[in-house]
Amino acid sequence: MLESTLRKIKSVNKKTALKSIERVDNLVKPKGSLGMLEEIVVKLSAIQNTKFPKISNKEIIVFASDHGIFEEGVAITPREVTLIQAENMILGVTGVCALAKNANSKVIVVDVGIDADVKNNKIINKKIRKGTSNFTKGPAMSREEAIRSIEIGIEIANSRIDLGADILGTGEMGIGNTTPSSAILSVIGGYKPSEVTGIGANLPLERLEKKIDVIDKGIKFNKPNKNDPIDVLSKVGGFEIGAMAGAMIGGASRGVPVIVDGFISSAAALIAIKLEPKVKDYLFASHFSKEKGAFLASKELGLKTPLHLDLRLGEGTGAAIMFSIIEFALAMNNNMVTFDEGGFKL
Ligand SMILES: O=C(O)c1ccc[n+]([C@@H]2O[C@H](COP(=O)([O-])O)[C@@H](O)[C@H]2O)c1
Ligand SMILES: Cc1cc2nc[nH]c2cc1C
Repeated sequence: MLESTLRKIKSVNKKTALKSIERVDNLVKPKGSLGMLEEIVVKLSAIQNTKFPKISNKEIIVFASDHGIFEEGVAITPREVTLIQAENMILGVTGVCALAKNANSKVIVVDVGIDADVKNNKIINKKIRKGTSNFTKGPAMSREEAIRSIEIGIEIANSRIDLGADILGTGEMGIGNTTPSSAILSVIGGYKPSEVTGIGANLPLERLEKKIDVIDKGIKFNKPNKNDPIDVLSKVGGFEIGAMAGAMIGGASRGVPVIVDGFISSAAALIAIKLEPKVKDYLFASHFSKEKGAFLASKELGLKTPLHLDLRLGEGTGAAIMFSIIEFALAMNNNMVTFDEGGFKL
């Protein structure tokens, strides 16, 4: 299923992009003066194959999962917070829910590996198992589980698109997940763990060295092949990271734009793009996360991050804000006139 979905991803329409550039350049303003709003319209025009793209149904998919690597002391938050926050998402009281409400976006929550028997039936149950394995002692998951995690993301994206979603945001909840994210970036980008590892959700600085050592040990022990993204995901990744990569692939295969959120979502995007480079043309990055590795993650992805707000929560919070920015870009395109339409020339 993963292979056939990857094959379905079409190139975006370059001719329409050129027509959109022509229109945006001719709006009554100095060329380029609305900056990234202009670039957003052009990218969305190429995706939707129209000079007048639109979005109506915004959804953020939050994938929640736990991590075996947690037992190495790489995070300070109790592990139970993954479940508690997944339940809080259903109550609508988390950071992402608050921002999504303001952006008129839905939030859905998917359990791909929470380490508990989840009772709340509004959390979609796609549990692979109760958390990954500790990747200093073996692979985080089997190759089959890695593929399954991506396929879950594809399935969920497809079902949301079938129900009318026309833009998706990727969110996550997983205590410990900055560790596999740093490991993925270290392997795929060829960086030292010390260059891409930060404090996540407020790990005390004196424990950072240990977190870096754990990542280093895990990579040396498992020897992931940087040219095989499934191998990287299975050896040092996480279930929610695979599922987010799947949601990006699923969105792209249906011609639907997907927002890359923070650091963890960026690690997922690296996997998705490595599986099929065309996915990138369907992705919008939201913010520049304050997490240490974000700069190099962003460099590897080659996507602009319009929002510099010092965010480092994850959950899909940046995606919620980005929905509004995209709507502002569309307002520019829909409500401004061109010099021709305005009846004057410069
Ligand atoms: O998105 C980000 O850039 C980001 C940066 C730091 C932390 N987080 C969130 O915090 C959790 C991971 O942090 P940690 O320290 O437990 O690895 C996880 O639930 C993420 O949603 C998210
Ligand atoms: C409360 C809390 C909420 C979170 N959301 C994402 N990561 C988180 C970490 C903590 C600690």
